[in-house]
Amino acid sequence: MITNLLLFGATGDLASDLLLPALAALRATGRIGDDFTVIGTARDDMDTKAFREHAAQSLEENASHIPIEHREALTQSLRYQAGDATKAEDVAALVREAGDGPLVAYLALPPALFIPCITALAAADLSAGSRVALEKPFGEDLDSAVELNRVLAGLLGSADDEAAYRIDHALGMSTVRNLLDLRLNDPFLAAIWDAQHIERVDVLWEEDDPLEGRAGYYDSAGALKDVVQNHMLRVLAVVAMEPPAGPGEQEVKEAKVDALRAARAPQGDDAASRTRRARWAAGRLGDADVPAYVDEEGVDPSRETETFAEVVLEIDTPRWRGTSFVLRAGKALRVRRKEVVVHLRPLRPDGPPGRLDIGIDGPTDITLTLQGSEPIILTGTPPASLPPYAHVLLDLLQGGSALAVSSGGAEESWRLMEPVLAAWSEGRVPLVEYPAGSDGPPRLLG
Ligand SMILES: O=C1O[C@H](COP(=O)(O)O)[C@@H](O)[C@H](O)[C@H]1O
Repeated sequence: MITNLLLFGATGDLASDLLLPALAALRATGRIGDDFTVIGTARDDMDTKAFREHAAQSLEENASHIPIEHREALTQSLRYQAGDATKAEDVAALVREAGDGPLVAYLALPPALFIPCITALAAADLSAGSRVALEKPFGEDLDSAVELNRVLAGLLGSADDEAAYRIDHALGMSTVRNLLDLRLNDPFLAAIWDAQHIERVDVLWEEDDPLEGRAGYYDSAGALKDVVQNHMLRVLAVVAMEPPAGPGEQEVKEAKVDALRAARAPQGDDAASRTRRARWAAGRLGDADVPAYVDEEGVDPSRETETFAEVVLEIDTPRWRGTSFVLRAGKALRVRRKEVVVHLRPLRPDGPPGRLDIGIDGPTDITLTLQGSEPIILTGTPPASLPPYAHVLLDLLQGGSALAVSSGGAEESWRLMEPVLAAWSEGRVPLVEYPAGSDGPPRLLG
């Protein structure tokens, strides 16, 4: 277990909203103890005392459910040293400050700083066993993802993916972890998991929140790059992978990358009927009026950024030829739901279809609708668990990679989405509108 965390971007939103609460949850459940230390760093000129106060405030806002004594225990383990993440001398001083032994350098930084920071870390003589963690986006396109992977593998001087840990919190979500176990172990699922039994799989990432002041980032990303190209493809890979060649993490990772490699996105003119892009217009969410996306502060309407994306994929393997996989994501929608919906083929052409709803991150885990004379609905609820980020951080600190995105996964995700992005930028798919608070544009299938 690595007990030293060097947190770059320690005063930013990612650290405040997600990482510190996840660490507090690990502390509260005894997964990390008194020997765990964090050195926070950023350009902000502050000292350890001020950083601890800032962290305590963030935890109060974002993790008030965690008992105060555990939050305080975490804040006492924090230190702060100002520095420039891209300057070799600053980074070397931070690594010295962290002391001997392996550390995790967590890059909660804008992606443009990844390569300079990794380069500075490589020159800082990290102890063997150290790891570098980074968040999506892993590159801006396939070429830059390949370059980032090359830099990570080369400069850390380690075998691929041992030292680099690409974070995707979707992989820490309870049902995504559970789904992986179901895929590996459950005979019922194994028996029906193919195109003969499954007509269509929907992966839904529907959010009811509008932008929440994130135009600076979101307006240059859009729904496809924000969640489809990463979180949703992670989920798709778990759903669609072949049984891995063995039980190890490496075999599972290879099975997931192979599933993405076999996936085909619509290209050229096909994109018009097999993809959809849309943005929300003024509407109502609950009791509140919501202005149109283009009227959100910081949005440039001429960019035509989509707040909704839908893509139909095929997977070119004997198992899946004939099944459609639909990825559908949007913001400012009527309800929030993240789900995998498996549509089973009916037994007769006029028979009722069965259905398996797998909630990715909701209160209800899995709902199976069986078609008797009356449909029978079987529902399971998940046990209380750590937040997704805490699972991912634990895997990272323990030296695992089961919840990490592999280098191949990062590249395949861009390969798959580039034709869609190209078709959209060539104007082959019109940008349509949907009212905020609605269910979004009509579905492409079903
Ligand atoms: O990475 C992101 O994910 C969130 C949705 O995930 P959640 O676990 O916070 O519900 C999304 O709102 C955001 O735009 C995206 O950048």
